[in-house]
Amino acid sequence: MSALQLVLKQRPALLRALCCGGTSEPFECVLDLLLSRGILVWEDYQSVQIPTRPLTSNVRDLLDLVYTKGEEACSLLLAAVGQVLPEAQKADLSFGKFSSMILDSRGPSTRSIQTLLADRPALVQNCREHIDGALEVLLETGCLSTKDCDEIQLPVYTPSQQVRRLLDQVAFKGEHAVQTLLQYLDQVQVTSGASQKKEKQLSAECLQYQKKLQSSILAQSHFLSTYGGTGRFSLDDIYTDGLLELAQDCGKSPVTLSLEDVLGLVGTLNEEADTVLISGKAGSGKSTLLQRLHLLWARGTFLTDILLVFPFSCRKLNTERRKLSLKELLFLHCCWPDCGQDQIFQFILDHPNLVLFTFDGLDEFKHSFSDEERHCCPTQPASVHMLLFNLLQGSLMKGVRKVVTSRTWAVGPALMRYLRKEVLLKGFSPRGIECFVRKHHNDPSMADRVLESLQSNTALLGLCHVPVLCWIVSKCSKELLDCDKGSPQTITDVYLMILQHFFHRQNLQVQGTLRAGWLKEHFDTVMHLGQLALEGLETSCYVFSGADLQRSKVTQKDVSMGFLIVSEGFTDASNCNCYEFLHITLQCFFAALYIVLSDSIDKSTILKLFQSSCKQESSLRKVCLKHCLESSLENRTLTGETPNLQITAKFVSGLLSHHHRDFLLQSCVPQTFEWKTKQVTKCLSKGIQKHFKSIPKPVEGEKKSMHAMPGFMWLIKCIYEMQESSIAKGAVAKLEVEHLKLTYCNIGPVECTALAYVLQHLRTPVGFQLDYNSVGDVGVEQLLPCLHTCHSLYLRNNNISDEGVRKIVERGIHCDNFKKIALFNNRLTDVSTQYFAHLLKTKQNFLSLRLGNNSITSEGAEQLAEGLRNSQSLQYLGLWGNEIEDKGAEALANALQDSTTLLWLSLVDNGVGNAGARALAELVKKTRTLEELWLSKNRIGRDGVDCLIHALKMNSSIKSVWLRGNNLSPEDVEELTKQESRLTF
Ligand SMILES: Nc1ncnc2c1ncn2[C@@H]1O[C@H](COP(=O)(O)OP(=O)(O)OP(=O)(O)O)[C@@H](O)[C@H]1O
Repeated sequence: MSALQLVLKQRPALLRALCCGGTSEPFECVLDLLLSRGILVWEDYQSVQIPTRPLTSNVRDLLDLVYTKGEEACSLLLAAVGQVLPEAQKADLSFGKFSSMILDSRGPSTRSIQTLLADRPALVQNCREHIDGALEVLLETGCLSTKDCDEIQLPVYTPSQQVRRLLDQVAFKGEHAVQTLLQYLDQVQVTSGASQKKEKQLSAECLQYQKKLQSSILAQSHFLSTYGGTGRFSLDDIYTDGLLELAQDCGKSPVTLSLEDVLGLVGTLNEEADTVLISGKAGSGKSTLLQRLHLLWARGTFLTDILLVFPFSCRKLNTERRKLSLKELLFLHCCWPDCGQDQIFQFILDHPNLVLFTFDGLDEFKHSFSDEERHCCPTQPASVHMLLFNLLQGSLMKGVRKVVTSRTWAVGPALMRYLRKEVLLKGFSPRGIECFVRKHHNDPSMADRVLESLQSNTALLGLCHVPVLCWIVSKCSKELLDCDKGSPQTITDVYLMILQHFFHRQNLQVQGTLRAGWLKEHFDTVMHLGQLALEGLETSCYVFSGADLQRSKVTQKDVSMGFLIVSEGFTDASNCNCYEFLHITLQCFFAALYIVLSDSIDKSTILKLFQSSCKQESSLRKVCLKHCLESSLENRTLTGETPNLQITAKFVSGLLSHHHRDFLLQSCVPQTFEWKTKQVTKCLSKGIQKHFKSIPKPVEGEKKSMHAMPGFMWLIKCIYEMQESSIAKGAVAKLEVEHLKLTYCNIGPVECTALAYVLQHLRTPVGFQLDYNSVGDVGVEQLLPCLHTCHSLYLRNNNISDEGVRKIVERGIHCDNFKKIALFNNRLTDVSTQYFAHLLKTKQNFLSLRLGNNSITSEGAEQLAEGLRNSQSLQYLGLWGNEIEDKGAEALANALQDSTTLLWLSLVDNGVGNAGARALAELVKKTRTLEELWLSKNRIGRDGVDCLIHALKMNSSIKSVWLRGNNLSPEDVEELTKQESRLTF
């Protein structure tokens, strides 16, 4: 194949390869080589290297330009790309015979400017360490102004980029400037031989450092903290893939990602940015995913194009109070090089595309992100938050790839602007749950029993989509199997189970059994850990020193219970171990226990906790206000991370539920317990009412609709944790809306359970819009208790399969109010249509069925037709984007001929041809109700349309027939439009 053909054919792959590193370095190196070979002249270069444009636009222009220059230019482009890109990045490309072309320079030239171009690649490489000197000389000789020099040295540029700017600027100034520069470089003897020797030496040092970094990361990422003490499982043994999706809607069904895609091109929103955010709920597995990424890189099996990975924990960065330079940050916090620190650091600065930084738990970082203070200099010390924020923005070390994890909602719009993309970690899929439980239990029969127990308790199964809860449930399999059927139901139940499990383990060692009054028996431990946990949450502190432990009276015995683990990489002032809770949600649980059980707690604590949790934005005002609780100012709220305060408040609600009352009353004063319960009830009722009051009045002619604000789902979940139906009833008793909109709210099965618990008490039925969430089949089952209060159910993009449909239909046929369903973009097949046919036959008030973008074929359409024949109510039928073809269209058209209710029918994009159109024309002749018929994007030709026109002459109800994108010539369209004005092409 010729070079021209190779470039044309591989245009998308070339574009991807030159842009996917997130840095313009490879592209600029290719430009250097093409300039040096004279393929590009100076004007060409300026037209394709426009720094203010996205990299992709520049690359596209280069490909166009080179293509127009012909075969030789294309062959040199291929050779240059082959020379510049690392192996992994060019794996998809074929270079033909051009891979072996040697790209040397054009040889000596009489004019300095030509030398500058011909030697450009070598100059870029060799001049990096002499920029300061060169600028000084050029300034002294008047070749460059101070402004020119400042622009060249902008810290956002890497040293290589600075040299290129210098070369461009000097070429622009003319022959004299070029001569001055070349003479200076000659003087400092920047010979390519010497420089290459240095590079070799450098790589040896870097490789040695890489080895050290890899072995340190291997050691750190081998075990999960939740399994740390047991030594039973390595990450390899237990790691189970979670569901990863792009956070932003790309108009299609949610894109499921693999670990590789996190740093790949897919889903890129901002090509100039280098930071990828992985967000998810508490315990959804963000840290674990990062740990997996580190482990695989350290083994050399993943991200092989990355030479150095620097893993940071925001929890650890919180403890850094000094001002640090970037170099100190990297080497002190990650791994110290044994030799050649300066050279290694220089290498990092020069090769940002070979480096990855990861930051785990940005939500735990004490400072909220701000881009107001710029810090661009890699050698100048600055506070940790300045370094972190400037790294994330790309003003410091542009081109280094960054992966950040954070809880959902904790990242504000200020940071969003600097994100390359956001990836959502949605926890385990149903298969993931099974896989995890099997990995956790060596004994397959035990795994079977746990899974069986989960199947019989779908609320608990729903909870297990969150990996940390799946871990607890698996760990507490004995307690779970000993429980009565139906229990546990709430997250609080699950956490009480893990408490019981740990104390049980301890008692077994001491006396063999755990008595019913286990909480009373371990009351002191619970209170000590509870105080430590609460004080930590108030100050966003998750790592505790010996002094912190002492202040909360935590004893060695308390530590030995296993809820606290040694924090890796931390020591306190006296060089002793620091501790953290097994998982942060466990810290929240202990804090909640302390709030509920303590007699001495400030009376306003509960109020403050709920007020702070309501304030979503308070996570943006992170200030250390430990004194807040002690303050006498009444209107102060609790500080700390809003997500963690919300989790704590949820646990407080759960602990104060009737369900746990008798058990907890063994360990606290009844009056205070009652008082606290009343207070929480009041907070929740007030909170939800305030929420409803904020619903704007409907625009005239529109339904009264409520779009859930942040905090709504949290309130609903607190009410569910309390398991008090009177609160649920009271909460929605006065709600008068016709439509409840909860799109893009990250709603999974857990949230569905809570929603149904509350919404089943609605007095008037609502339209319930849950589009673009992760409801799934398990979530659908959880929603069933509120189906009777729902007139319309919108579940677009929710990963629902035929099994979910079976459940909805089974319940739906008994719910009088239930009249509409929209299931666009799910995983439905022809199996679903059997269920819908049954629904249509049985439920004679059902109005609307929208099943677009699923996998329904002609067989499914035939089954649906059976139901339609018997329906005396259906008005809207949407099958856009399925595969029903002519046979399916014929079946539907026949079945609908006698319908006296159908108003709207869409068969867009279904492969329908003339035969289908002929059958639909018969429907058009007979129907007296149909108003709109959508047939765009099919294969209907002239014959089919003629039939439709003929039928329309006998029909007065139809207002429009849409036929865009069918098999018609422009002449046909022109003529047919004249014949029938109701046709739209
Ligand atoms: N992919 C996974 N495979 C196996 N176990 C997992 C996985 N993800 C999470 N877990 C289990 O859940 C626990 C909590 O996960 P992790 O700490 O990664 O969650 P997180 O999303 O970082 O939570 P947070 O936001 O609260 O910090 C892990 O310690 C582990 O026991």
